[in-house]
Amino acid sequence: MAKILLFGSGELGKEFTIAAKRIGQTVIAVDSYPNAPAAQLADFSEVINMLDGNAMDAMIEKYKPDYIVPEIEAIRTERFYEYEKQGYTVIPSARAANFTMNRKAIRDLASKELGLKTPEYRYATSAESLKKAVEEVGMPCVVKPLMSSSGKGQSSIKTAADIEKAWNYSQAGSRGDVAEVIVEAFVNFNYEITLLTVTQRNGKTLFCPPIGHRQERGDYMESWQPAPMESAILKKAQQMAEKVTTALTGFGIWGVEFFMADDGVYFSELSPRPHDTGMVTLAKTQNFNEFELHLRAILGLPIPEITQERIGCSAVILASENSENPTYEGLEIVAASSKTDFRIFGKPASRPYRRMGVVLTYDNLDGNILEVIERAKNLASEVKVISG
Ligand SMILES: Nc1ncnc2c1ncn2[C@@H]1O[C@H](COP(=O)(O)OP(=O)(O)OP(=O)(O)O)[C@@H](O)[C@H]1O
Ligand SMILES: NCC(=O)N[C@@H]1O[C@H](COP(=O)([O-])[O-])[C@@H](O)[C@H]1O
Ligand SMILES: [Mg+2]
Repeated sequence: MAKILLFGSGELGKEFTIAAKRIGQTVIAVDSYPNAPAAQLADFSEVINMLDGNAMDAMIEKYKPDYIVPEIEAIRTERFYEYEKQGYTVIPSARAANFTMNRKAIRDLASKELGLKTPEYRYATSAESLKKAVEEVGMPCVVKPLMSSSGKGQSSIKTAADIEKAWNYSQAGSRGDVAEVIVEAFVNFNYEITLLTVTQRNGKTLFCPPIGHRQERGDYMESWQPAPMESAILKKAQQMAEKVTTALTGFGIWGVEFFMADDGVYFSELSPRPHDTGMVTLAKTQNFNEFELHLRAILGLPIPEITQERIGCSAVILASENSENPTYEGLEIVAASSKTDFRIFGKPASRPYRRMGVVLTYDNLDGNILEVIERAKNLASEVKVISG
């Protein structure tokens, strides 16, 4: 049985660990704080500073894993190249993990090398250079730290008065140790999707039905599957996803994010791992959820096909305050609803806007997706995270 080492052990790692344990694999869960969601279930768990390459090396030496699986972006991914040289397998690949942790690397690859349509963008390293960058891309625009996720440090600039604020906010929200930001022209899209894409050792790329989602503060609020869309537009997105995942190389599931606008399909970014919006697949919308697909692709187990089994939605349960050992009110209301399920991640502490769980709703394939979304949203708002 394989030894799988997770760098990052949040909600995505937890569901991945469940999938791995179900088929008898060994999991080592590493994160920067004790008792992280996946650490509660893994065979072994470790707490390290995830940006400390030497601490990462120590984990690799101690466990000698068959697969190194990054679960968050903010890791010293440069080290992954060295692990590959030593004969370790990094998922999807050292190159993929390294390029996607940094918005600059992945954006330049997608836009300049692969010629994919992306929002207009510039980089800035100070409040002063941000001003110039904003002039060049125009307003409104979006500012994001090069190393961050789930909207951390992200804000919009609508007038020149917002520039200084956006710079300061980006510096407070950056997850890594890089001060630079990307400034993107705001794309007035009609809708956005995540296209879960699976690359396999046999060379065949598989796609999940598209996932629609709605974001607030750069973080997802609800995601649903399938996202209603024209098949020609979906085909275009699939071609773009295949292009970028092929260029990054490796095996596993990827969450490829697109903006669908009147003037075409924009590639935004991608995760070289299960995607938060893909938690909708926990509503059994597919024959295999995104974590099971990641695992099969990692282990080189065949995936005969990916089929849509029902329609579904996930809606996030967010905390509103700082607390230790949070507890939950309103779960009876969720549990009493038919065609509904939920997950509580078991994070040991809450903070404002921290994602603590999800409500999952579903219906038969001939059901109404708008009704399923509305139900998830309403039920998630019934759940309150309270100080334990
Ligand atoms: N250039 C843009 N134009 C319009 N909306 C944008 C733009 N960039 C980001 N957004 C909005 O903000 C959301 C989050 O942006 P992005 O995916 O780049 O951030 P993130 O921090 O990497 O999030 P995650 O890690 O959760 O995917 C997008 O899904 C989209 O709704
Ligand atoms: N968009 C990326 C994403 O959703 N990542 C997921 O959130 C966790 C961090 O949560 P935290 O910030 O609450 O610790 C990560 O470990 C991963 O599971
Ligand atoms: Mg995103």
